[in-house]
Amino acid sequence: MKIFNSFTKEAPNKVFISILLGALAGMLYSALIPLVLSGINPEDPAFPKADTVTETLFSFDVSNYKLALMFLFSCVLILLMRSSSEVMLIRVSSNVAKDLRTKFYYRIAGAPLATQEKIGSARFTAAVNIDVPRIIGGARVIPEILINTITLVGMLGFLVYLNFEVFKFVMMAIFIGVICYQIPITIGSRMFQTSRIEQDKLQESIKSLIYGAKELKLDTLKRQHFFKHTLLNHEDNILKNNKRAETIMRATMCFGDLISFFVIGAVCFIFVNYYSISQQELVGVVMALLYVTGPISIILGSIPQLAIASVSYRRMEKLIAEIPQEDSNEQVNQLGEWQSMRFNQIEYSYPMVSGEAGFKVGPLNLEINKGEITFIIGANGSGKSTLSKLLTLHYLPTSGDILFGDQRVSADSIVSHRQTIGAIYSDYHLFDRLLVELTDEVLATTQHYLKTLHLDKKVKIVDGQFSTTSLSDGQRKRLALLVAFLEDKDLYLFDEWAADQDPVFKNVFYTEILPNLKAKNKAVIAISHDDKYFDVADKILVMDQGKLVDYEESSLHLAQVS
Ligand SMILES: Nc1ncnc2c1ncn2[C@@H]1O[C@H](COP(=O)(O)OP(=O)(O)OP(=O)(O)O)[C@@H](O)[C@H]1O
Repeated sequence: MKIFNSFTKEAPNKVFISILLGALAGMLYSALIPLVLSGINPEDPAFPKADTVTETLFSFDVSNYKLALMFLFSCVLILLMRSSSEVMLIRVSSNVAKDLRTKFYYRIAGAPLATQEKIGSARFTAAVNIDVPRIIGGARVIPEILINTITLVGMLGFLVYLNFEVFKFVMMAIFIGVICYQIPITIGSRMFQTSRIEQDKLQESIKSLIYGAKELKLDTLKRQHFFKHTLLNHEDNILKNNKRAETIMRATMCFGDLISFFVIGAVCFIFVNYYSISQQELVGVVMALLYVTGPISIILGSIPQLAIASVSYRRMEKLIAEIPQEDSNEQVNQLGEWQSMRFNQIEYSYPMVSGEAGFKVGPLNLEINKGEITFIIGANGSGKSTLSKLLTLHYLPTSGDILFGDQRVSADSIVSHRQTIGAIYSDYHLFDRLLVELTDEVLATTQHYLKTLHLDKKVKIVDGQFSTTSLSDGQRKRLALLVAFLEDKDLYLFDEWAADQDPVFKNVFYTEILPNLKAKNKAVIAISHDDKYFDVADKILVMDQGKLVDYEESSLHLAQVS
């Protein structure tokens, strides 16, 4: 039922009206049989007394004229109420689906970077594309169940009216039938759960298939191994579990469809031998039972969908619980001017992996000044990128203080401080458009930088979108640089930006672009392995196994000197 809460929260009035209309339709629906029976058996005291007048309507003779009109009127009302009820619910469910996804997008965006990296994109994608539609599908059948339950209750009420002993017998038979139904449904639901976990792994493999296309094409054995042991292995596991679960569910649904017929058989062949029931009553009972076949089948048929939805709901709840939100003030405030950013005894540790302590940086003490170029150098795995994420306020230190001027970075100010930082990480993402208001000034500045970065012949801005991002790696990085320039931040960090630039543009980067930013009083940080340009730096920070060491005494400097 928890999954239905999202519906009632989204549009309580519409959901209420929809259920009310559905319930009224259900009630009217259950009144159709007594109406028909009183038409067929006008003399039977068991049914309401019918007017037996025959009238001519559109040149047709219509017997039980008033009854016929009532019947027609009821059918039209049922049609109107049912369709309005369903249309309303479908509209609400479309809104809920969008809301659920939107909330989830904000949840992902509000999670600390470390959490996003840990969970990985595959699980997020699976949640949005698999779980949300399943939850909505499940929530949508709940009103359907309610509406059909009302029809069922109406018909059972009719049975009470016809013969109380039959009613008791039918209730017992339905109870036993539903218990028998529920057991396989629970087993099937477990299998769907296993299949859903496997789907996360499949998403991860699909990512590898796309991003690793080049590597897989170069080596047939590697591709075969990947398909056999990874991609198709997950597919097979999903297929195996889905097939078993579907078989159980389908067989159970067919059994559900037959429950009413078992009950009819039991009434006609067994019950009649033990209790007295008139022929007319028996016809009425059988008609009523035939009539409830539909609602019973819809109710029972909806249970597997509910089971699948609750698997997704639990999966989504688990994922959401794994996404803590940054404890920060999202409001962007104007901060005081600063000249230098300082790290005071900063420490950061990655979480434990398989019982082993994660990599630790710190304690770090450093100062980054505006109007200066600072290089961060160090061997692979020494912690440069980790430091870059601390400097750009993505990783929150486990201890120590970060200060911009006199202002300490706190939960209250971190979002505001982030606005002063621009960065191009080694795993940067290039959006296909400029995410700013397109004023004439922005367009003119963009054009200027396109020229400066030798991209004006390659890329144009069309409706705020880059005409193409199918560029060489070096050109894409230049385009990312253009975006960073447009943002005009106080502090810039470039993580091995020049690594894939040609010698000419590498030179432009170190001898023109960085000094230009410095001249504009920006704080410039470059993570670099280009020892040829170390002299461009005003300051060099050397990372070694998570700690800062003195450049003059570092192995990198000694190697350069010798
Ligand atoms: N997301 C992560 N989760 C856990 N540990 C990580 C993560 N990223 C990096 N590490 C660990 O932190 C250490 C330092 O990694 P980092 O990327 O900071 O090094 P680096 O100096 O930038 O290396 P490179 O020059 O190769 O880019 C690595 O040994 C790695 O094991």
